[in-house]
Amino acid sequence: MTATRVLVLNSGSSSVKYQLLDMRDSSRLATGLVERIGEQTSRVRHTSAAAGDGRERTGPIADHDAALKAMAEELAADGLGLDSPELAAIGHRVVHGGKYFTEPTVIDDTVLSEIERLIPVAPLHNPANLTGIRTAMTLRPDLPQVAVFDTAFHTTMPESAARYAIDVATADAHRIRRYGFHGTSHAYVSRETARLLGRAPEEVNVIVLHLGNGASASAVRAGRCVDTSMGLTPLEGLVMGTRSGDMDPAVIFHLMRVGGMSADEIDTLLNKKSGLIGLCGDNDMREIRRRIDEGDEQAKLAFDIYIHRLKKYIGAYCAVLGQVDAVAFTAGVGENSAEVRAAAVAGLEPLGLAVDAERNAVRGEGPRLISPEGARVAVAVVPTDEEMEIATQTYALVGNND
Ligand SMILES: Nc1ncnc2c1ncn2[C@@H]1O[C@H](COP(=O)(O)OP(=O)(O)O)[C@@H](O)[C@H]1O
Ligand SMILES: CC(=O)OP(=O)(O)O
Ligand SMILES: [Mg+2]
Repeated sequence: MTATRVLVLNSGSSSVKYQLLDMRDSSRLATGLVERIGEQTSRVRHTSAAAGDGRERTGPIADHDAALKAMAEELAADGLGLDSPELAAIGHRVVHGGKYFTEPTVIDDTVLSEIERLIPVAPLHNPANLTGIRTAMTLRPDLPQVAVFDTAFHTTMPESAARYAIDVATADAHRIRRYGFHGTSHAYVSRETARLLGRAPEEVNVIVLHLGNGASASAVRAGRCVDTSMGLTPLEGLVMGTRSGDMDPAVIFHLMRVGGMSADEIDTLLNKKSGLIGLCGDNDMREIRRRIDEGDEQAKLAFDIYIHRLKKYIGAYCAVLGQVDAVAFTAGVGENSAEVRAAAVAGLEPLGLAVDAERNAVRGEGPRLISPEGARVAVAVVPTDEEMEIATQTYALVGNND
């Protein structure tokens, strides 16, 4: 039997998303999410053909190891167990790959120790990614495990965009530079945007706005990333669900010297208690919009700050690219919030950007244009599919491709 299935794991700080795909026809055999890991109210949601409309169960799941075992049980219950000879490989999203992983990589001890070495610059993500890999290795030690790095797509950034303007010797000694993240999504969405326009990726320049809980923008020239908003860590750039994004670095010294806070406390403040949740107490855009509709001033200000930053990046990347063919909105907020899309583009007509209110309001499934007919720059909603992209790259590397 030819093994044609790939299991993809996207392990986040408190959740694990998984998908089992059959690469013969790119069909999804099962998808699932284990969330609120470490709490009493953890939840497993699992969907497959055998599971009909899907199953859900709640109850404590102590850690990522237990989460992956819960996933394995769900798959086995549908006859899709990890012991299947049809499984060709397991693909892992790894958030920080530093400068050197430019391609998907089969994981061995050297790769594991490199991912571990990068924990200080991706403290929310790399530890969870590592646990996912290690548990998967014990579940199927015979299978190739492939790491697909968030940073890989951004390694084409020119030095002028990747370097910070700090002392070169210090930067080099500590490998301080801008790496960028969500690269799998930026790569996939920029390609899909070109397809939507009926053109080859090499023929178009695209600004991709990945607006999820973590959020980042990128400028993609002819299929290659030339700038992105996240930096050494996923903290730089846009206002996010719980992260501050850009600010004067001197805020940190001030909080240390005058506020008496430690480096760890400030790290937690900026990564987990800032962004939308710090500004208004909510990080879910649906809740923020609901509050705005009820006249909540704090939620409105949080939304305005979020949009102001987003608009600045759109303008900046128009300048970086010169010629812009499309702006693509993606991820949870980008795909679902017509209000965010309309507000981010409002007033940018001099740059050739506009949103057609009717098109923007349509809730569709696939990629779609929301700019007016004949617009100079296409504005689009292009759903991301990081799991499919990871599976494709994993299978291309280790699958039976004859
Ligand atoms: N219908 C919706 N309208 C507005 N925002 C939404 C909607 N659905 C989801 N979101 C936003 O998407 C976010 C999650 O996006 P997602 O890309 O899944 O993030 P992540 O992968 O970082 O967990 C939620 O926090 C919420 O703010
Ligand atoms: C890199 C990053 O921010 O990832 P996520 O959006 O999954 O938190
Ligand atoms: Mg995401």
